[in-house]
Parts: sequence; C-alpha cells; structure tokens
Amino acid sequence: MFPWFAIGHITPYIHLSNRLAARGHRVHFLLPGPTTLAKLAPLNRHPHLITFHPIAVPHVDGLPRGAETTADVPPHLTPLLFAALDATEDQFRSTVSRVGPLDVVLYDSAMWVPRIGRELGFLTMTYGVVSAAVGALRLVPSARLAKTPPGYPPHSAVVPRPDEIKQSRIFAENFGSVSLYDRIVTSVSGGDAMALRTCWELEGVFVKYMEEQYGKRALLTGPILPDRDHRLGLDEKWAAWLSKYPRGSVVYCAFGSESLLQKDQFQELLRGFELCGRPFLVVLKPSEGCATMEEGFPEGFAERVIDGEGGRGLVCGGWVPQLQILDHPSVGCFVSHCGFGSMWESLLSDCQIVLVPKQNDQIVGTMLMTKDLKVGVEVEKDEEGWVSKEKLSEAIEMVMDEGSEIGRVVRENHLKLREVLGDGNLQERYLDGFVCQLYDLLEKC
Ligand SMILES: O=c1ccn([C@@H]2O[C@H](COP(=O)(O)OP(=O)(O)O[C@H]3O[C@H](CO)[C@@H](O)[C@H](O)[C@H]3O)[C@@H](O)[C@H]2O)c(=O)[nH]1
Repeated sequence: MFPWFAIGHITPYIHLSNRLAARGHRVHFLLPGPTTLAKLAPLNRHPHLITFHPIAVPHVDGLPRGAETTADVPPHLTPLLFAALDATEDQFRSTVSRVGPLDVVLYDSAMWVPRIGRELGFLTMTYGVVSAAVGALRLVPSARLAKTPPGYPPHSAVVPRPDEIKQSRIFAENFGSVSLYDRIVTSVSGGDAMALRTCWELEGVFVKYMEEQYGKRALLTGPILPDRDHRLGLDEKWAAWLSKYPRGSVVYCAFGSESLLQKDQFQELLRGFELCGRPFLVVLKPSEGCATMEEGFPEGFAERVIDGEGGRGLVCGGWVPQLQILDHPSVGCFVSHCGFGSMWESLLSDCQIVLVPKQNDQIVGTMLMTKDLKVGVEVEKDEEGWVSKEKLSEAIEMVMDEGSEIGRVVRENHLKLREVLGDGNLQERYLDGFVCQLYDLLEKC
C-alpha cells in the first residue's frame, strides 16, 4: 500500500489493509514517518500481518521542515508535497525490493509505481479513495473543463456548475512536475486494473463509465470503514458532554483533516451555530493566522455559548473520534465538508446531513448526495463562496425541524439507502469479490 501523503487517503488504505489481513493476507504499508506513522499506528489491527514502513518525506525548497502530509501544509504548498512524493521513488524501490516478492501494489498518486512494478514483477493498480463521480466527471482521459465528457451518464444531476468549474481548475495546475489531471490519468492508465472505494449500489453508473473510458476493469472494495465492534470507545469527556442532551439533538460539525478557514468565515460559521439555537460540537482547525481556536472566536462568543447557556456549544481544535461521535445517540445532525470519508460516514450514520463543500471533489460529492440521492441538503453560498450564518442556520433547521417536509424526505431517502449500504454482509461481499478478482488478475499474469 502506498497512498498519497494525506490523512484522508492513508486512513482508508489502513482500513482496507485491516480487512485484507483479517482474511490472512500480508500487507506492507508505506506511509510518511515518524509523526504520521505514530499518529495512525493505533489503527493497525493486525500488526503481525500489516507492517508499517516509514517513508522520510524529503525536504523540498519551500516545504515547512518536518511536513509529512497535506494536514501539515497550507493548500498552496500541496504541489511541493507532490514533488516530495516523487522524490521518494528510491525509498519506495528499496523498500519493495527488501520486503518482496509482492503480488500487487495499490497506490494513488505516485505515477511511477507501474514502471517499478513491471521491472520487479508485481501487479499495480490505483486505489481511488475519492468518489467515482468526480473520477467520471473530471478525471477520465476525455475530460473537458466546464463540460461533461462525451458519453457521460445522461441521467445524473452531477454536472458542472460555476463553483465546481472554478475549483476544477486545480486539476490543470502543476503538482510536482505534471498537472494534477495528468498525474491522476497517468497513474490510473499505468496500472493493471483500478480499485475504487465505492460500491455499485451508490455509484454504479459512474464506475461503469470510468471502466469504459479507461478500458480497464474496476475492482470495488465497498465503503471500507472500520467495523463497529472494532471502533475504540468514546472518551469519557465527549460521552459525558453529549449525554447531557436529548436523543438526536446535537449538531456535530467537522471539515476533515485539511480544511483551513479564514477568520471571518470561521466566525460566521460559529455565529450560525449560535443562531440555530441547538447544542453543537464543532471541530475545526484554528482559523487562518490564529494560533488558538479562541483567538478566532467572535466577540463574546465563549461567554455566551461555551460558558453560558449551560455550555450549549463545544468548539474543538484537535482530533476527535468522528465515527464514535456520529454513533452517539445524542448526535442528530452532521454538518460536513463532504470529504469522501466523511460522506460515507454520514451515509452510514443516523444523522441528518448538511453539506458545506469547498474543494472540487467535495462539491461533486455534494451534488451526488443532494441531487441524485437526495439524502441531505447543501448550505447555500453567495457567488464568492461565502456561507452566511443565516444560511447555515436555515439549512440545519431545514433538516432538524420536525415539521420540515424537506427534512422528512431526506431522512426517508437516507434511511432507505442506509438499509442497503449498512447491510452487515455488503462489506464482506465486496471484500470477497475484490480478493477473488485480485486472484483472477494474478492468475492471468
Ligand atoms: O477530528 C477528526 C477529523 C476527521 N476525522 C476522520 O478523518 C477522515 C477525514 O476524511 P475525509 O472526510 O475524506 O476528509 P479530508 O481529510 O478533508 O479528506 C481529503 O481526502 C478526501 C479523500 O479521502 C477528499 O474527499 C477530501 O476532499 C480531502 O480534503 C474521516 O474518516 C474522519 O472520520 C476524525 O476521525 N477526527
């Protein structure tokens, strides 16, 4: 396993490794170290079968010292992290040579992996951990800016829209030595097949389209979340605070591992949670230019809703156990950025879903969730992308208010989909199929 240096990528690769190890397969996992490795090591449920190999992220001019993942750098420095990834080719080669022989390597952004696979004799395939919808719309060989590519699924409402088009320009930017688009298309094209973290029930039309476009078989792993039994317990401090509130009443908000908000937007969102009048737990990074969360708070905010009103608000700047929080019975609404991991976690939770996407794949995921699947609502933004406190509070009320028709519809649709996706056997069936298809490919080589 050799995922891109981003927590939102490494984590699902670890969950997939755990599932494979549970079936007796041996996994070698290359990830940035020492800090990221130390942070994520507890997720390894089968240390006797899964070996973590630290990759020293080489220093590239302009990259902060010690930066290992996208969580350590502001978004404008991400291209330098790709340059650092490309400079790990020798470390990759020596590690895979040392531990070999290998059957198959899963990777996502290191476009030179297939070349090494052919030299050393292992199969390679990208393991895509963002939605097949964004792959189909933006990352197929015939993709066109501002338009749907030829032959794109005709009945989907996941189509280019102004903010999506604006954000999709990122694919044309240089990330390391090549554009992000070329990097991804080259990576996928070079592999013997492509693996995707999705399922036919959710994204079948997009997967089929990607297979046609790449002329390659797609091996689906299903959602790949940790088993409920395997999730670590929720710390007493979170459990005690959440348990103060009635069932389904708390609004939980988190925007993943990368999102960094400007101070005025950060303050406006906090005002929005204050305005909606419900208990809330917000997990964000300190806003841009602020050393602490408190430094970015609106005037009098802490006194009013953290210390006052019985401590109705909790705002946290660190890492929280999101899956366990979503599982807590008091949590009734998930305000998310629609990162692909969070998207799955919201779909498999009991929560009402409110989306505030920013990056391209998050906007595409939001269209899939709100327009095709109709399981949640999106917070309306103005033309500059600004989210006002009123719009945030309105969206929360739209799904949380008992008399809301939209709230009823999205709850029903979500429930139906969760029955399919949450079926205890679905994940196992996908894993069985995935492993069978791997054996099949290996036999043919
Ligand atoms: O305090 C926190 C914050 C996050 N998480 C977990 O971290 C993961 C975050 O993943 P995701 O929701 O995908 O968000 P990002 O970290 O923002 O992910 C990046 O990578 C994703 C691909 O996986 C893309 O879809 C996103 O746009 C990109 O920002 C999820 O499993 C969360 O449960 C926690 O456990 N605690």
